Amino acid sequence: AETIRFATEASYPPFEFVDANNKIMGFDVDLANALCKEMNATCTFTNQAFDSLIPSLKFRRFDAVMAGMDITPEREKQVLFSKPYYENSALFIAQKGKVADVAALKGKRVGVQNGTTHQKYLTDKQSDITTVPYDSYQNAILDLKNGRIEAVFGDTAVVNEWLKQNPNLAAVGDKVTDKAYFGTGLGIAVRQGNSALQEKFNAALDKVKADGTYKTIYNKWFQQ
Ligand SMILES: NC(=[NH2+])NCCC[C@H](N)C(=O)O
Repeated sequence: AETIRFATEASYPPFEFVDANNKIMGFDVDLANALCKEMNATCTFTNQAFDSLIPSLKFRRFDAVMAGMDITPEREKQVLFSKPYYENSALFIAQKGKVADVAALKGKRVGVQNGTTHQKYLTDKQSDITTVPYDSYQNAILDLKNGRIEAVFGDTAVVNEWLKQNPNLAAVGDKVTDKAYFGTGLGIAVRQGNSALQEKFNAALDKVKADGTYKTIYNKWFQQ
């Protein structure tokens, strides 16, 4: 069977994270395995820095990237995406009672992961906010709890996970769905020119959506 080498950045539950046995788990991993099963392929997952995922894909170190990655026009200049497999949006989080709304973040420090759409959105659209880049969202949340930054900006499903774990944090403002950054959905990235793999992923996605497998995996990771 064909082996498909996936790369991800696994500090992003529920999409991907490393468990106590050092195994990469999460919604993306379960979905990838279901797709690979459809495709009669074997999936492997490697964990590395988020901002290195697209460069590594281009260098052929991997065949695909699945990392809670938004399909954006800018990334589409560098890679091919599958059809969207998850509808996405973004949300700010802060210490409970400390930040009234997004406007109150003017001049304040907000943490994001390096290379993400969150970082790009803040620098492009909210230049009054001081963007503080982190290698992982875990480190951003630590600094938020320590008061070194005022807020963190991340994907809604991931923010909801942080809220569950940290009762002293609260969401700030509404979900952000600006199409250029978050509104198109998450996709699996493959190299430009590898439309063969892109089409296989798309066909497998249709299949797992139609037969209920997608729904089962979705409910496992996103039930409220
Ligand atoms: N595995 C991760 N750390 N993913 C971060 C993804 C953040 C955002 N959805 C993006 O596409 O840029």
